[in-house]
Amino acid sequence: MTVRFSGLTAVNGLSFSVQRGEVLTLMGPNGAGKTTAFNAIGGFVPMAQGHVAFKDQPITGLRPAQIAALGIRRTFQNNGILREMSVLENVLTGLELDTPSTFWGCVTRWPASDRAERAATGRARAMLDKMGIADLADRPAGDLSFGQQRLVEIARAMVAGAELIMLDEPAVGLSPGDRLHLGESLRDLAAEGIAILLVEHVQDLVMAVSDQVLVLNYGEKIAQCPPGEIRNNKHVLEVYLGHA
Ligand SMILES: Nc1ncnc2c1ncn2[C@@H]1O[C@H](COP(=O)(O)OP(=O)(O)OP(=O)(O)O)[C@@H](O)[C@H]1O
Repeated sequence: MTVRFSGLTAVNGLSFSVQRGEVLTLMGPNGAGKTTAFNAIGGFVPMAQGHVAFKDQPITGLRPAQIAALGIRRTFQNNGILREMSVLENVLTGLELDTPSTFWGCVTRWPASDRAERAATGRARAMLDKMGIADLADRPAGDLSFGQQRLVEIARAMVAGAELIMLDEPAVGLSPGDRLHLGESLRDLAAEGIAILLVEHVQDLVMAVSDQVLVLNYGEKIAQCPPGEIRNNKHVLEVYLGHA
């Protein structure tokens, strides 16, 4: 993929793939093009050149909602939590594409507790359980720690049956304990066959969860290797330390 903004080439001829059960982490200095790559995959920005395929089907040019409906979900760099809503309601927003009435039924507390609404609530609670935060379901999301909020965002991304999730800097502001919990949750999802694309700077999380690390600089791939090899990569040392 190549993505241009006016005169700036933000992503330049980038090519990679991520498999089921794999965690691929995109790294690189600020402005290297990591978020833009996510945006291009999700249909949020158009590509100047290139294509994206999901499960061997081309998805280039589809709208974000169409891409999400296929099973590609993401979280955003800035906290995307709806603070006034409960944790459960936050996760239910992830099902809005599937069951529109359920979302509004839950938010407005209309008494229309039909089967679809119960099924959606069951799915959301099961997802929270999987992330280890089922006991927080009825708490206002704004009361949770940053680490717990990240897990809610991932539950929301996952609840509609995502097969590829893209997480943009999920470890920002997390305590070491929360990072550990996040890492374990990501490895659990990968073990179930979810493909995970991560943008992350936090080294301990990157080293703990990644199968492969891809380093971008000025929109171009300069390295891709297992995390244990990244610190010895000449090109990566040049970018981060100014020398090899
Ligand atoms: N919508 C936009 N319009 C114009 N330029 C943009 C737009 N989005 C990103 N850019 C530019 O594209 C380049 C890549 O930005 P991007 O946000 O993808 O980098 P990044 O690697 O995610 O950086 P960070 O680690 O700071 O989030 C930057 O120079 C940025 O200023």
